[in-house]
Amino acid sequence: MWKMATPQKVVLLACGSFNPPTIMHLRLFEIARDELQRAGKYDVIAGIMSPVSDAYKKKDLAPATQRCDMVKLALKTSRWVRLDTWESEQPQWSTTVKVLRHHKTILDNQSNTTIKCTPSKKRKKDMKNEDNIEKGSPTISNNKDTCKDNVQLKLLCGGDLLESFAVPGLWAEEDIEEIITNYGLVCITRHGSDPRKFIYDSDVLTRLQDHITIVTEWIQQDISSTKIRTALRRNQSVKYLIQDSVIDFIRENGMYGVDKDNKYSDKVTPSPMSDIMEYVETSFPNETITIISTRETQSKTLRVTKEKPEDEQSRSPRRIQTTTSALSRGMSPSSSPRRMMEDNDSDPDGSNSPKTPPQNVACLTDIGSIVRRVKNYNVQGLFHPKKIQPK
Ligand SMILES: Nc1ncnc2c1ncn2[C@@H]1O[C@H](COP(=O)(O)OP(=O)(O)OP(=O)(O)O)[C@@H](O)[C@H]1O
Ligand SMILES: NC(=O)c1ccc[n+]([C@@H]2O[C@H](COP(=O)(O)O)[C@@H](O)[C@H]2O)c1
Repeated sequence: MWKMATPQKVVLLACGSFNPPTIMHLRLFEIARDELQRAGKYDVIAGIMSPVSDAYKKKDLAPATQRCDMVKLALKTSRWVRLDTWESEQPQWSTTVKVLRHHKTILDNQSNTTIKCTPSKKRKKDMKNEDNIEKGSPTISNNKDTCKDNVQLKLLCGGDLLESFAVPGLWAEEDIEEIITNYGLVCITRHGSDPRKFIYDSDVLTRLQDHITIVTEWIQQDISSTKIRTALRRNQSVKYLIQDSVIDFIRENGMYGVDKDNKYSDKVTPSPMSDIMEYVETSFPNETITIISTRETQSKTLRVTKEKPEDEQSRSPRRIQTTTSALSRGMSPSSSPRRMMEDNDSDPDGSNSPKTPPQNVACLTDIGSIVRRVKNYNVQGLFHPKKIQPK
């Protein structure tokens, strides 16, 4: 009778900055495992995330300890992927082939002993409480098997990493050969990359293509750590793009330009203009207010101008005029913020309008705070925190 061959046990290793880890970093493992196990040829028993060390010196790279902490938090909901800190603890940057060799040695050393694949009691309990876990799937937690010998280690990456093989001086050719031939590559398609075409275009990769598994991700998410850092810096929501626990960690540690005290950063997507409008409508019921918000990539300026009402008619209904020029590069940074009370500080109807001369306040990264300070103040300045002495 025909008997199916025992599936090859595989451990997947993903190297990267994870600065911070995104849901796509976690998805890579799930996508790869599905594909490898689909035909019954492989049994993916574990995944390893290995953050690069500080010596990598990539722009805006957060300290390895923090990146490891974030990866650990992110992986709390995974039954089979774990963090490994060895690479991140190295004083020198380790080439990827070196990291693979390290983990392969460990796996081989364990080949005669029995590796305990099942999670610890505590871990099992933790996992029971986690709602995000798919139940009954063939994971190592309910797999009484042990990770015996002959475990294959494969490098897991996104299409962009594969394409970086062509960047002059970045990868040694012998490293590429060793990675692909001795270990094997599982590459997940990524927005903007075309790994199949890339392999076709390369004689070396075409020769080695039997060792490369390209997996098309049909539910593509154009998420990158860079985009996450950009959003955080701008106090935009990153909820559902990275784990809540990671968001909390980032905020608690004031990473990536996030204001520690900013209560808004992950809870809601701030809507600066609607926040301002709401504040203005309630606080300046009898005024005509013009709000001009200009945003630029480097500097963002918020201007609030109070105009004197022309007559009673013009107050009802109130005219609130807004102009938003999002990221308008052409806007001169010198289009300096205006005083709130431009021409006439008098307050004929004794309304909420300011009675004291406008003051300068430091602009905060939190637009909500700015909104709360609009009244009676001249709001001006760049969005990165900068002390402006009150006049
Ligand atoms: N959205 C994604 N789709 C597919 N692969 C991804 C995606 N995001 C990251 N990866 C892969 O994850 C691995 C680790 O990536 P890395 O930590 O450099 O993330 P990144 O988002 O590309 O970072 P950065 O934006 O800081 O350059 C790489 O192999 C990369 O190709
Ligand atoms: N020659 C090499 O081994 C080599 C070159 C470039 C990047 N890498 C690795 O690729 C991973 C992702 O790097 P980037 O975040 O720069 O895309 C990192 O773990 C890095 O160490 C390895």
